[in-house]
Amino acid sequence: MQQQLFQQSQEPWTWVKGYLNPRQQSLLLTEAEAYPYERPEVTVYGKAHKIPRTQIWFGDEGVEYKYSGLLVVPTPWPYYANRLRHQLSKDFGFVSNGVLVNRYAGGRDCMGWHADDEDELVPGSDIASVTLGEGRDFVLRHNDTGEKRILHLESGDLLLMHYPMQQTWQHSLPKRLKQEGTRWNFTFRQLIPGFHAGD
Ligand SMILES: O=C(O)CCC(=O)C(=O)O
Ligand SMILES: [Fe+2]
Repeated sequence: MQQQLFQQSQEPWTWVKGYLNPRQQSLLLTEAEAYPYERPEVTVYGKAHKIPRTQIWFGDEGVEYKYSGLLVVPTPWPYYANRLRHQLSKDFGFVSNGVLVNRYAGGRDCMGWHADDEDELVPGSDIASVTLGEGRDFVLRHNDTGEKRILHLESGDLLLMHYPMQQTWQHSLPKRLKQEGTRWNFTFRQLIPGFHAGD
């Protein structure tokens, strides 16, 4: 393995720089450029607005995801996203049944502070995040101490977010107005199938 592992034992994440080689990046990026993204409207504190990025949810049948009160039905897995899911399972024993792809078309697009702690996620499961395209700062903030960490995630990087990171840290992707390039981020997740059946 040529990859460098940046595992700091006290932190619940593992940063694998250059996890995808340039060829893998380019095949996945070409595929990702053609995904039919959507910009859903969400209601936060009673006010409706469009999210500051576009996204699409791929998953196994029945693996629905609720996002800010919005139920998202999965689109079937595209070829290279599915290959990457299997690569993660082979390399790390990391199993997932859905992936949220976020597309940030320049530095105005962003994601606010949150933790991925929804009830439909399998308790104790990890989340695997893979970045393509423009490098951006990914910021973590500890719930109790307020300590901040900035990880500059670049194309091909993998960030394994281990349990219980979502319970102890929040994360965000802040605006970077001077940056113009497009960034894609894939977060592979393990959801409880049929969790929203009957919603
Ligand atoms: O774009 C990123 O790196 C973060 C994405 C994220 O936090 C999410 O999809 O929940
Ligand atoms: Fe997140």
